[in-house]
Amino acid sequence: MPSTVTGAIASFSPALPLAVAYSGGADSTALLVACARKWPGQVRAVHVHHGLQAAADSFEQHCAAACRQLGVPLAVRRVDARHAPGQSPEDAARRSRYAALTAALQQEWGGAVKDIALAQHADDQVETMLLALSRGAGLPGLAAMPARWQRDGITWHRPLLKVPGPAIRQWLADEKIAWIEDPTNADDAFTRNRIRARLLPALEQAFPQFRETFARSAGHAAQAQQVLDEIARQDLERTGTPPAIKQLQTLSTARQANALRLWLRREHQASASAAQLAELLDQVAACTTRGHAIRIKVGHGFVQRQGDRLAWAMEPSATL
Ligand SMILES: Nc1ncnc2c1ncn2[C@@H]1O[C@H](COP(=O)(O)OP(=O)(O)OP(=O)(O)O)[C@@H](O)[C@H]1O
Repeated sequence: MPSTVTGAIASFSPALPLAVAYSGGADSTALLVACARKWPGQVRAVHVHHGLQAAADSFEQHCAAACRQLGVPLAVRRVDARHAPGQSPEDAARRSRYAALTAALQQEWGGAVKDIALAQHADDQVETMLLALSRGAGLPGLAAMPARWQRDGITWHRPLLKVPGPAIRQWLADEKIAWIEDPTNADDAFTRNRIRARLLPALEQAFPQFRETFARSAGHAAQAQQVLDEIARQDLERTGTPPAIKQLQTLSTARQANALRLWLRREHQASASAAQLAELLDQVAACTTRGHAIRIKVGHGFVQRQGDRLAWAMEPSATL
């Protein structure tokens, strides 16, 4: 994937027609225009109206006008991205945006659009890794964002993932293309914005190649995580699901942790904190008598002992 907008789009080959997730911001504007030029009549845009900011209506109007000019059909989806207690507002907005984009592809244009492109770029990838490090994330966090993946019958693409953020803005300026600046991008209350405003300039100075080297590390982490997932799948075949406690105990502690993480994620969309997982592993190790009970909070539910096995139960009031 080359490091210019034109180079990246030249080597991008999704199935057509293609949808572009279009916020109206710089990056998705560049992506939409470049794709619309490459595939006239074959590109659609989806804008998610978040309703979070008073400015959301004007974002939608801008997107509608820009799409009319480009001759690109636009679908607008409204979401209520209020976050649940304990959930970060950014996370809630991201989840509801992905759900809305999925619904748009399934319901608009007769279901003919199966591929969608997002406009995250190389700086976003570095920010994602630094954000993961700042939260003490494991390999899945450090693996950051994949360039391509499939879910719900849709293929998602990030064709600009190797293009530096400043190169995108330069391209827009050279091409005299307008975009809207989201005022929340300058809000220092968000960790991501602090990373962008303070850390990235320092990295640029100290390590001019930081985008490439961080991307290589993300690739290594993603590959290592793939191996761990393969081992976890094999181990879960042996323990069964939900996992049998005796079978789990035959594995090393690190493999137990790896298998339990995959079980919780794959079957219950639950992720255990480091402390919850450590407690669960201690309890599994101590579980040597019939009467030993286990009940540990994990994510939005509990892991408990049920006979010879672990079982997961959702908290009665929890929603995903
Ligand atoms: N409201 C939205 N509607 C449709 N797609 C969106 C919206 N917000 C973000 N996206 C898509 O998700 C990608 C990542 O979103 P993120 O919030 O990280 O970036 P962004 O700063 O909004 O990007 P951009 O510069 O394109 O506005 C965007 O590049 C865009 O493709």
